[in-house]
Amino acid sequence: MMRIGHGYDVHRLVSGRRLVLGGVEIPWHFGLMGHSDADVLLHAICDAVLGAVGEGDIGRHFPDSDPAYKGIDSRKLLAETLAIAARRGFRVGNLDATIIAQRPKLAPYIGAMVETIAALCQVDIRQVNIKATTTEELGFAGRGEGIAAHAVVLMAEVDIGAELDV
Ligand SMILES: Nc1ccn([C@@H]2O[C@H](COP(=O)(O)O)[C@@H](O)[C@H]2O)c(=O)n1
Ligand SMILES: C[C@@]1(CO)OP(=O)(O)OP(=O)(O)OC[C@H]1O
Repeated sequence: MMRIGHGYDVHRLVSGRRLVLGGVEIPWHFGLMGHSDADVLLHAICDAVLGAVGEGDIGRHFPDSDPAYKGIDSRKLLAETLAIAARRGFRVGNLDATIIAQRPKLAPYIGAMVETIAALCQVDIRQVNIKATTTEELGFAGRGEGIAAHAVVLMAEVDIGAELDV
């Protein structure tokens, strides 16, 4: 069986914070505000995975009231999210995501994001697609007030027989 999930997240851009997207640190004079490292792309992917397997959302599993998650590397949140999906018998089939950011230019970092996410998901890089778009200076993203991300993931049910090659 295959199950689809969608995730969306937004974080505010501020000075004095790192900009981390898809597990990749990007040199920029603003960063994203959040309880964690505020990796808006990985958060959208977590929500897509959780949605696909009927496990609610990121805030339910990793509440921002819990000091355990203060400053946490969101790669750890995605790894734990994928473990939740695996316990339900699902793994990533493919995923597609869009980062909505007026600036900085993200194209030079997309390859590293794909590699990071594919490694976490234990899939080939061809199963992960990451895109970036501006909003032509319209809205909060266009004004540089924040960055948003959408993710869609198809989760595939693990065939235990096939995994064990029986
Ligand atoms: N922060 C961004 C936004 C966009 N890109 C790349 O530029 C292309 C054109 O963007 P439009 O918003 O004008 O459609 C887009 O397809 C991305 O390849 C980027 O690198 N960083
Ligand atoms: C990721 C968590 C972790 O506490 O905190 P934030 O970095 O604030 O990110 P958000 O996208 O608001 O999701 C809530 C939390 O799960």
